Amino acid sequence: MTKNEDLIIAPSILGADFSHLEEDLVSIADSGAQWVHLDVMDGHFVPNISFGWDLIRTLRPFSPLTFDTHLMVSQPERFIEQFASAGSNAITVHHEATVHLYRVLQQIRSLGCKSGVSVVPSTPVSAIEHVLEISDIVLVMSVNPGFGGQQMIPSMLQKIARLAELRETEGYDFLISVDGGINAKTAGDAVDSGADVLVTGSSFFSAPDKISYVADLLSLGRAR
Ligand SMILES: O=C(CO)[C@@H](O)[C@H](O)COP(=O)(O)O
Ligand SMILES: [Fe+2]
Repeated sequence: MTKNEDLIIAPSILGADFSHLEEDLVSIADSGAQWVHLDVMDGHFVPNISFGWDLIRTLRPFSPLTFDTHLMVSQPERFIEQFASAGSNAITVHHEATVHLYRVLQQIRSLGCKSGVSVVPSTPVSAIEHVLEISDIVLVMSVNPGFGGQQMIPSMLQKIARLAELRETEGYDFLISVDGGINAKTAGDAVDSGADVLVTGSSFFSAPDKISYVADLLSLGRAR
């Protein structure tokens, strides 16, 4: 794909109020965002526990948007079927969480979902070069995973740029997603570096006007 043809905004429900998730899910669709980002944390791969496939299955009927499931889970191959059947459209797993990365990505695709691979800030792009050919999404963590509301690590922009370069030179087709500390101030640099998908949690849910917040992010794609 060509860089940033259509920027995708993916609000993360980790930033939502869990006492009225259904309402918050509707506010994501009403904002003009195209994806819902679902952060699954197991208390082992990351030092936090969020929710599992049952919640995703429960939320599925309340949103027409793409469900973009981000598994921060050790040995994610144990649970791919459950997350696919719960209604995920894309499933992203971490390079650092499995020794069977290529196989897990194949498994995700075989279940009809888009395959995503993610790397934590300390992992270089070279670690995942062998799976780029079977990845529909490459998710660059721009914070250490586990919590919303952190500040973006600026050097992650170079990783985005390297992925965009590899995609161009090697003819790959993946989307580049950036996750962590994305807001109206940081999004521009991420888009300029080559990001196609902007995951945004705390800044989306704290925005007084979600429609203009999303419109402002979307305009960054068009301004290129
Ligand atoms: O995967 C994660 C955190 O591990 C993210 O998806 C966060 O939920 C994004 O939240 P903000 O940094 O935008 O608040
Ligand atoms: Fe995430």
